[in-house]
Amino acid sequence: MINLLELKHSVIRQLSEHWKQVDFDNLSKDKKRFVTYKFKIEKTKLSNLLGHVIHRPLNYFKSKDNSKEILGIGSHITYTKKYDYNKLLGLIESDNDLVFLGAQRFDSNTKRDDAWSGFDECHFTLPKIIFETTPESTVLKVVFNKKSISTEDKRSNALFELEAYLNFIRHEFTVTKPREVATYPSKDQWSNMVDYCLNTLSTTPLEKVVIARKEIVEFDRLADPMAIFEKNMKNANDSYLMYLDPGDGKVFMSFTPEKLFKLNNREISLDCLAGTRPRSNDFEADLKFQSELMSSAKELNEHRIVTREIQEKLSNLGADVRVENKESILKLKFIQHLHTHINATLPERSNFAVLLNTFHPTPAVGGRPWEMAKKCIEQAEPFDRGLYAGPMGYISAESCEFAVAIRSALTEETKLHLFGGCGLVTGSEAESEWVETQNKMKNFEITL
Ligand SMILES: C=C(O[C@H]1C=CC=C(C(=O)O)[C@@H]1O)C(=O)O
Repeated sequence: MINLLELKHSVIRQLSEHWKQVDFDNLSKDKKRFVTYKFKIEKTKLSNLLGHVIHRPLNYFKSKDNSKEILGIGSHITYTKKYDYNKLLGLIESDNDLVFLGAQRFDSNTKRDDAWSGFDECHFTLPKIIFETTPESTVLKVVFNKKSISTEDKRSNALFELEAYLNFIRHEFTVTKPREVATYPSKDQWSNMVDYCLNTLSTTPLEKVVIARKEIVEFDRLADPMAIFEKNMKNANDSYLMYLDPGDGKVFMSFTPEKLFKLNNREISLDCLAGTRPRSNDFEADLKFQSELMSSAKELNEHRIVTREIQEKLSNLGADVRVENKESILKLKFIQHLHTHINATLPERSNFAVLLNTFHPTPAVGGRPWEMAKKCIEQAEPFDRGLYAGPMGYISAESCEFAVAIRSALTEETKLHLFGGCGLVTGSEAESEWVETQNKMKNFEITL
């Protein structure tokens, strides 16, 4: 583990030396609002650093292929409304060093409940301190608002603040015991929800709808989100790891295996993930689940609705589409999925706002056609999804990547809300979908 005390002293020393030579009048002339100082540091696994960060807001992102980890501390700006995406783009495009981290609600318009108070339409933060690890290196970026370092007095305050941000102490874990686990809706209500959806599927042009339920774990004291995250990240090696702590009590985290999209110049890649069976420790039984998945007409239909829609949307954008790993099996710790990976070249540069608007929600979490599925979800689901199943990721000038925030949880005081959804098509059954959502929520070990 990197020596954090040494790191802090070295950064402060280098900055104060550097500033002695800077012409600040000149610096204030260029149009950029921020100035970023970069320090190449010893290569560090940022998931190990996470539990040492004292300051909030705290944002963390690890890509599923392990090619990028980003840890953001503090906030210069946090955008909470989608109409601010243009401002966010303006900043990113005028300054290559900036990175925003965050998430967007599954749906802006649907009912909101208290569990999600404090989170608005979206939550994208430009951190003050950014650690970024790639296969090559770890870079620490310190971002200052230029106004905050324009005079000598301001600079010494800025260094003082920076020193506080670079203080790290190992988080002290609270041992909590789950007192009670409530399922919401109840199993009976779930059957009614599924019946309602199946009826809509059979009497309207709706092809597929994804409905969700939650489990609310009540602990004997305040839930410790960092402890829950650290415990569970070990179960999700080949998944995204994402942690969003705005600093006012609630924390949202996701261990999703599902990429929404990754954009690099004109190259885009996307996951189609739908169709589920459990895993088994017994090799033969596990293989049996796998071949069931590969041959079930219902699961293939559920999966192909997603693949078809994503391909259609890419074609509408004029993209050159390449389907890779067509209908392979993605094996996770407790479940396995049908998985298709799509790569495409867009005809021109695009941006995160356009792509979120185009691809979210895919029929892996929404349904098809979406407008009908949306009405069905609104009627059937008795709670607010909030950030569950919404897009979550990072945005920079060079690239952006969003995952679909399933296999996710929200901590709220003594409660942990766990979410699990499943795709319904003609032929789905309430009981097996209940068990499937149960298996999806197993991802979270709640005994700390
Ligand atoms: C909606 C969820 O999973 C989606 C992703 C993969 C497989 C799914 C399925 O088989 O139903 C779901 O579409 C969830 O985990 O909450």
